[in-house]
Amino acid sequence: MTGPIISARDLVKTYRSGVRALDGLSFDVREGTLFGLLGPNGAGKSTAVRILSTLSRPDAGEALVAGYDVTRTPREVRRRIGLVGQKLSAVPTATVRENVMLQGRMYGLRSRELAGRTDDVLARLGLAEVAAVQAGTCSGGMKRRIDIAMGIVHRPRILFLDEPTTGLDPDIRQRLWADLADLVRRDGLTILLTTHYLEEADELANQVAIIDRGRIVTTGSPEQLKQQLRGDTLRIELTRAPRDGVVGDALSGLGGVSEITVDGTRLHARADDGGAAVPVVLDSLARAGIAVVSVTVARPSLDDVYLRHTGRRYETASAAVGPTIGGLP
Ligand SMILES: Nc1ncnc2c1ncn2[C@@H]1O[C@H](COP(=O)(O)OP(=O)(O)OP(=O)(O)O)[C@@H](O)[C@H]1O
Repeated sequence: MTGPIISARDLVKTYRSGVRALDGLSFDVREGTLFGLLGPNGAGKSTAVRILSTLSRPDAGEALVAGYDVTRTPREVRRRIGLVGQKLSAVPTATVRENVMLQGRMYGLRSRELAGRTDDVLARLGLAEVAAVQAGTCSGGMKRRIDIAMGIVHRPRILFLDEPTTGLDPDIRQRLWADLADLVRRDGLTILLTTHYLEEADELANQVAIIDRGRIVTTGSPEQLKQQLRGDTLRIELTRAPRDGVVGDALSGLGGVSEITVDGTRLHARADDGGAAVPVVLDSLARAGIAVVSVTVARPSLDDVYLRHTGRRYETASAAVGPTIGGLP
């Protein structure tokens, strides 16, 4: 298709509790890409996925998925998508193969086609060897793979994955990334993945949209987003948390240094030229009686992109919504 394969326009969703989870959410996804919807817990990612996969209706706005309107033609949408939610969905007492076949049958696959397609997806996701094993006895990483196999057995054009790697060990996460990238590259699948991991969006997604409080604050490839921020990032660890305003006062007059934030003992700033700024910044801090443990000069990260567009550090925004973010790298 020539236009975007997913198009969300001004989606609004307020829950009965009064929480406005989506507040005019708009974005487009190109076919055959891996699109990362990145945001801290509570930003509205799951709500967006639930609406796009027809599990929930928006209060306002519209969305087209594979050319079909999600509220007017939900059946057409459902036939063309796969969905892997946050909760594991495999039946624990059935074997891995039975789980995938059951799902395929629900989508109308039969006999030889069903068996062939099941074998294909099990092989693609590295599950062939455990095909006869009960799903409930598999590791966390395997269970995620079983869910993904179940999500693609009917050959959907689009796969929605809601935080697929949360809680997985880093090496298992990396393997899953490789498999997801492969599904996009080799099979032409479009994947919309939600994540609260900055590095996941950075390394895996062709296109990232940063969601904050139910709205997209910026979108582009990870490289484009980072290139919009010129210069370097200074990360300075202080010996103790300074009093409010002291750091700002010390550094405010320095040319080429901006976006100064202090979070406990961590000081972040942007510098037009990081190398040149370090001695000047350290001197100014020393004059103000602020002792420094370490200094790092780095290229901008998605964390810096988030700060630029929301005025808050990503980690701070994540910590503010609860303890489930504990696994953030
Ligand atoms: N069924 C519901 N009833 C009331 N409030 C809800 C419901 N589902 C989500 N919310 C609230 O809506 C906001 C957005 O939640 P949502 O789950 O979409 O965010 P998220 O970015 O996916 O975060 P998470 O990763 O924690 O799921 C949050 O404040 C959440 O508490």
